[in-house]
Amino acid sequence: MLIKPHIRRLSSSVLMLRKITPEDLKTKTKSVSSQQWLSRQLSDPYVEKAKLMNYRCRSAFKLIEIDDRYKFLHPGDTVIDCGAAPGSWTQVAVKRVNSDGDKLEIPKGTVLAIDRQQIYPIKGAMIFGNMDFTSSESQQTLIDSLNGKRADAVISDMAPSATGVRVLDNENIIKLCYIVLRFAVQVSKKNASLLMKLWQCGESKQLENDLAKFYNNVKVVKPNSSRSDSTEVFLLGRDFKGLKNG
Ligand SMILES: C[S@@+](CC[C@H](N)C(=O)[O-])C[C@H]1O[C@@H](n2cnc3c(N)ncnc32)[C@H](O)[C@@H]1O
Repeated sequence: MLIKPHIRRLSSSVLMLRKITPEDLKTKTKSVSSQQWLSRQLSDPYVEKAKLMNYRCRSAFKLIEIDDRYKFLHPGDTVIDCGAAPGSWTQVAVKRVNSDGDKLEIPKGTVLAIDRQQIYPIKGAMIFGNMDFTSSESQQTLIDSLNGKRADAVISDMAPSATGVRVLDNENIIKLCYIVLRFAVQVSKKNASLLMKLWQCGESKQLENDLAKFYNNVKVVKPNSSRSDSTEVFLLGRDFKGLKNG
């Protein structure tokens, strides 16, 4: 039967919106890894909760948990979110620092969000999509956008694309963390915080020690919403010592 192109397009988007059902898991044509992914999505309470609360992904709960515990985001703060797509950390940061100005009685903050992928607009955030954070041009753009202000928090949920070779992947995320640390030191005000994701590996302890050279209080955090079978942890540095000339 001949189907008009617009109807074909509509039916494929309807399919995309359809809820994943246990029946999907039985489909023989799916690869083992996509079946595992589907099964994990179905049984993950944070996926459902994220949908209900309009967060773009389940990662929101990692930042919520960490900030509920350590309270490093405050109304009026300036936050730089690195590796922000699709945007759930940005959504959380906007509310915590009130950068959307929703609450008139408390100070209004600023949130900058950067990712090498596209980020759809979020009210209250300055979006820098399709930009590689590691390039000096991108970092300069962020600094220029601060308009002379310094950051109260730099948060990074960035991870490099996995190669499948664990040693190489660990090396790449550690390198990325050092780039974030160098940037944070450059743009942060005294007493600021830095939160960054890493995969626990041989070099994590050295990174933690190096963080402690710049931050008075350093913690390794594993929120409940971070999957227990993942080596993912977060390093939180609080109370930035500041730079002598900064
Ligand atoms: C786990 S996701 C972040 C999820 C995000 N925190 C959220 O809650 O929506 C990691 C992101 O880091 C980004 N990323 C990795 N390396 C990057 C780089 N060098 N520059 C910019 N973004 C990067 C990826 O494109 C990806 O979107």
